[in-house]
Amino acid sequence: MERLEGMISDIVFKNEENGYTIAHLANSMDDIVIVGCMPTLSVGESIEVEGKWVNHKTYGTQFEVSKFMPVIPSSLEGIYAYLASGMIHGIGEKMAKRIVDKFGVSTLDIIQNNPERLEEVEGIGGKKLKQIVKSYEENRELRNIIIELSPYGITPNYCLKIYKKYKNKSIEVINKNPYKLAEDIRGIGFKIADEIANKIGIDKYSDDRICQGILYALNQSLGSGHTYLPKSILIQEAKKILDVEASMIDNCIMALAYDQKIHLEQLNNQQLIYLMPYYMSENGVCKQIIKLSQCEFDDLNIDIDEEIRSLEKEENIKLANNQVLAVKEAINTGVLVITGGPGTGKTTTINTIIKIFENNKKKVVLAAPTGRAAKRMSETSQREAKTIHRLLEMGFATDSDDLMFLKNEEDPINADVIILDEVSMVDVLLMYSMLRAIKPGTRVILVGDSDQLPSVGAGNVLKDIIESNVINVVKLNEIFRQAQESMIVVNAHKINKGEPLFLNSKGKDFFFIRKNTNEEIIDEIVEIVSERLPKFYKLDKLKDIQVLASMRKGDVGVTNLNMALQKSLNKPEKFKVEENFAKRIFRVGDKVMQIKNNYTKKWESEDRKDSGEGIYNGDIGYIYHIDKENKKVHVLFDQVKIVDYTYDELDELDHSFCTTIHKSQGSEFPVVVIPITWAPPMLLSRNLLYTAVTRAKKLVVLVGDVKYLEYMIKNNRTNDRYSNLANKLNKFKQEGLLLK
Ligand SMILES: Nc1ncnc2c1ncn2[C@@H]1O[C@H](COP(=O)(O)OP(=O)(O)OP(=O)(O)O)[C@@H](O)[C@H]1O
Repeated sequence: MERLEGMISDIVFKNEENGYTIAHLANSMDDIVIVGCMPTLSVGESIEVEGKWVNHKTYGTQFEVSKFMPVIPSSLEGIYAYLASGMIHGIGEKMAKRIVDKFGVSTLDIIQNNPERLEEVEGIGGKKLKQIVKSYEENRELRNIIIELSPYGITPNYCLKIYKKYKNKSIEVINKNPYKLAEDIRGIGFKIADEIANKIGIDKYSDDRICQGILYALNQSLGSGHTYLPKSILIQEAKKILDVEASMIDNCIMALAYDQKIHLEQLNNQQLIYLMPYYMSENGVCKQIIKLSQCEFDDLNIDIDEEIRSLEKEENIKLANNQVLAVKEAINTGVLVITGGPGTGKTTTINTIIKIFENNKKKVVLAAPTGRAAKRMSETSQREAKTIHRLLEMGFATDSDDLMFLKNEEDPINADVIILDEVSMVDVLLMYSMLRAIKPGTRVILVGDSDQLPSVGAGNVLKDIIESNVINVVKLNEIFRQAQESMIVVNAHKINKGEPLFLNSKGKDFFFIRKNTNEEIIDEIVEIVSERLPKFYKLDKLKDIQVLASMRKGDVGVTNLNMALQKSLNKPEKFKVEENFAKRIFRVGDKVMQIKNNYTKKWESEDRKDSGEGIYNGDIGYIYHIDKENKKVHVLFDQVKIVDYTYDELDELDHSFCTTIHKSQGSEFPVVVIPITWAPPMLLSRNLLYTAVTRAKKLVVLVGDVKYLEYMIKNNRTNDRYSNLANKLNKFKQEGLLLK
C-alpha cells in the first residue's frame, strides 16, 4: 500500500451513482492520474490517498485508490479552492474570496468553531450563515462516513442513506451494531452488515449475529411469498447463511420469540415460525373476515329479482345465472368473493351491484391495490375508485417517521358496501390493514382472478380465502359472446385449462412469431415495436406497446431488452440530455417505471397549480428533463404529474420499455409483446403466461420458440407458498372463536 498527497487539479470523469472517479492529483513533483471511489472529490481539494500503482492497457500508469482522506487545506490557495468548489451550499467563488480575504488561514477554524463570526463578511446574514454551517457540517460528516465505509464496498449512495438515517451518530451506530443497517437501510442486507461486522471484529458465534441471520432468513423467505417457515427449513436456511451449529440457531430462535420479534405456532407436529407482523396479520385477517361475514347488517328490503330485471332492461342485457347469484349474494351476505377469468362478466356484475345499492341509498366505496388498477376501476364503473392506501389514509405516526394507516378499527371507513378489485394482488399485511378498517355491518365484496400471479408481498390471500370454503364465493365461468370474439380472452382460458392455443388466426388479435435464437428474438422484438406494429396498427411506440419478460437477467431479460429497445426507441441525440449511472444511461424521453411505493414523493403539475403526494410501484412515466447542475431527473407521470428525483433516489426508477410480468400485474396495455424462450422452470409457468396475456386489451404478440410456449401451458407447478390462512380460517370458524 502506498500513500500520496496532493491537490486535485482536474476531474476527468465521475459516475454520480457509484462515485467512481478519475482525477488528476498534482503534487510538487508530478501530475498523477488517480482512479477509484471518491465521490466527494472536487477540484482544488487537498487529499491524501492510499492504494497501488496499476498499468492500464490504454491509459498507462495510474494510481488505484482504495482509501482517500481529505487533508484540511492549510494554504490560502487551498482554503480558497476548497470553499470555491461548490461543495458548500451558499458559498460560490466570490463569497469564498471575501471569506478568505477576511479570515486568511484561520478560515476553516472559524467556520468550524466560531461560525457566527462569518456574519462579519459582507453578504452573510443569519439565514445564509445557518445554511453555510449546516452544509459544512453535513459535508464533513458525510465524508467521514464515506471514508469509513467505502472499504466495505458500501457505495456513496448508501452512505448518504445511512447519514440521512443516523446523522452524526452514523459511525457510532455501525461500530456498536452493524446489523442495524440491515434492519434500517433499504438495500443493505445481512450480508453487507455481516461483512462490516466481520471487519470490526464481531464474534461469528455472537447471539446478535445469529439472531440477525435468522431474521434475515425469514425476511428473505417473504420474497418468495411465504408468511412463515417451518422450523426445520428455517434452521436449514439460517445454517447456510451463518455457518454455525443448528443448536445455536435453535437457542436464538427461542430468544427472538421471547423478545416477540418472531412467533412460534404449532401445526400438527410441525412448528411454524413467523415474523411478528405476519403472524398478527394472518390471525387478524381470519378474525376480521369471519366477524364481518357473521355480523348483522341493514336489510335492503327489496325484491331483488325485480331490481335485477329493471337494471337488465335499462342496460339491455340478460345476466347469466352465476351473475344473478353473485348479485344476490352481494346483497344477502356480509363478505363475498366474486372470481373469474377475463371476459366472464366481473365488471358487469360489479356495476349491477353498485347500482342496486346506490338506488337504495347505500354508500358504496370502491378500491384497488394499485394506482393503475384503481384508475381502471374508475373508468369501468364511472365512479371514484381509490387505491387501498389512499382509502386507508396513509399518514405518519406522531412520534416517528413511520408510515401508518389513519383508518383502523377506531376510525373505520365510512361505507355501507366496500368493493375491492384485483384482490389477487393484495398481500396478507395489506389485507389485514384493510379489513381492520371496516366496521361491522359494512358489506365487503372481494373481486379478483385467482389464476393470476399471487401478490408480490407474502401470502396467498385470495386463493386461501376461496379454498377455505368459509366465505361465500361465486365463480363466474361463462365467457360472453363479445369476449369470445377475442382470441386474447379465448386463449387466456385455454392457457388456464392447459390446452393448445389458437395462434395467428387471420384478422385476430393473438400472434406468434417463430424465432429460434435469443439474438433473433431480441432483434425481432425491437423491430416490431419500433416499426411494424406502430405502422400497421397506428400505435404510439412508447405508450401503446408494452414488452413484458419473465426474467430480469439473462439474454432476453428485462435489463437487456431495455438496453436494446432504448437504442431504437429513444436514440441519443445532441439535444437530449443524458446521464450515466453505473450500467444505466438515463436519457430525456426514456420510458421509466417507479419500482417501489413512495407514499410521500411530491408531484406538481407543470403550471404548479396542482400538486400532491405519492408515486407507486408500477407507475410508468417519461423522463422530461435532466438537470445536471442540481443533479435531478424530472419525470412526467400520467401526463400531468412532474416528479423530481435527486440522483441518489434513482434506485427507485428503472427503464420500462420492457418490464417484468410480475410488475405488470393490475395494469392493462393496448398491445403486449412477450418473448418466449428458455428460463428456469419456475418462470416458465402457466400462471405467468396467463398474467402476461391478460394484460393486453387489443393485441398479443409472442416472439420465440413454440416449444417453450407449450412447456409454459403445461407447467402448472405453482410456486407453493407457506401460508396458513386457509387452514386457520377453518379452525377459527369451527372453534367459533370470533363469536365471543
Ligand atoms: N350477461 C351478459 N350477457 C352478454 N354479454 C355480457 C354479459 N355480461 C358481460 N357481458 C359482456 O362480456 C364482455 C366481458 O364482460 P366484463 O367486462 O364484465 O368481464 P370481466 O370479467 O370484467 O372482463 P375483464 O376481466 O376482461 O375486464 C363485455 O363485453 C360485456 O359487455
